[in-house]
Amino acid sequence: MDLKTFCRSLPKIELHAHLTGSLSDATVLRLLHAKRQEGVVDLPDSAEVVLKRGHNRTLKECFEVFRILHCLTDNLVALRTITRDVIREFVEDNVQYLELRTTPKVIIGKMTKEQYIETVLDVIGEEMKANITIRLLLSVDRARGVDDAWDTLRVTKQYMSQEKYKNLICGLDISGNPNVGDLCDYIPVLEAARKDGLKLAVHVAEVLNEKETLHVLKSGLVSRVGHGSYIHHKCGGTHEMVNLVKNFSIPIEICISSNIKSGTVKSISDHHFQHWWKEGHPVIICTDDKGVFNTSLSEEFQMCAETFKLTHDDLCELCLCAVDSTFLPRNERDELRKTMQQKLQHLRKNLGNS
Ligand SMILES: CNc1ncnc2c1ncn2[C@@H]1O[C@H](COP(=O)(O)O)[C@@H](O)[C@H]1O
Ligand SMILES: [Zn+2]
Repeated sequence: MDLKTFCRSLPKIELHAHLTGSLSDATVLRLLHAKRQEGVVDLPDSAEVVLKRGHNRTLKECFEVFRILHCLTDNLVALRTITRDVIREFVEDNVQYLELRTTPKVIIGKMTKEQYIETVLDVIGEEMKANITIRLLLSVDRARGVDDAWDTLRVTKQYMSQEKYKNLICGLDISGNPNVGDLCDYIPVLEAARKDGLKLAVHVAEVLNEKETLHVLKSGLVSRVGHGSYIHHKCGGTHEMVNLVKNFSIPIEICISSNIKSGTVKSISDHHFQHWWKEGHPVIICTDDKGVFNTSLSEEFQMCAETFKLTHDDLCELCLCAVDSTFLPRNERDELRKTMQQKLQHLRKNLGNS
């Protein structure tokens, strides 16, 4: 079995995927078509920017792409479509467990944050009938200010307590342009979210920012670090940061294509994955924005394996260990681990026979 087929066949866990960043070309074309039907005219430019696949984009350009995608997804019908499409594409890529994240938006006359969250949760509920378990993280955009974050937490709590949706929301994410705003301002929101029983996945050190990184890590509130490109002392971070991550046992969500294509990490051979991996620290391979960066979880595994000379056993271990970094309660984690073990065993058997 070649590496590409092996990576596709691996039962995988995706823990860092932004809904809007995950849109495939097919979905974007469908959204453009819907907008054309509505009579919206300046679309060719948007299409060109969004569909410029395979190219590197600076972080600034990525955020311009998000702005356009948000214009295309500014109504509940589109939101339903994209949530369903993205989930099905992850199923297609043999993802067994998905923690999807998205920023609830208010669009006057079109949607409230409540409707946004409810729509996404309804689609998740419907799609879970397929061969996948899905949970939702609500994202706070650091560029929108702390008041908006408090508001998102308020609405999130409302849905966590509803019987129908109770177990589907598992945490809060802080994302958004890392060059805008200051994470330190969000600590009170993070504290409140933890008290409310939410786990926290925070984008930390996607770009170099020593003060912010130290402050957030020292808070002890973070359950998983997104990116963490400038934490390891061999990659522009410090020993103190590494010790904090290790002492608090904070798993790191690794998004290689995102880092390389957006230019936050110089080259794949410089990627911080290798240091954490060698030191046995928990790392999870993730896509971040599979649409914007034209990738898939299988391709991220393949690229990582080729660059860092990972064996089949290493790849299986990465898949299985990801179970421990999920935000599932203990009993559901144990269930998931069992399923993953069975599927991995089956894959190994096939490998032996091929
Ligand atoms: C490339 N690195 C990144 N760094 C920081 N935040 C990112 C990101 N990629 C995506 N997002 C966050 O996710 C939103 C899009 O999905 P949703 O509208 O929430 O579904 C972006 O607007 C940004 O806030
Ligand atoms: Zn991200």
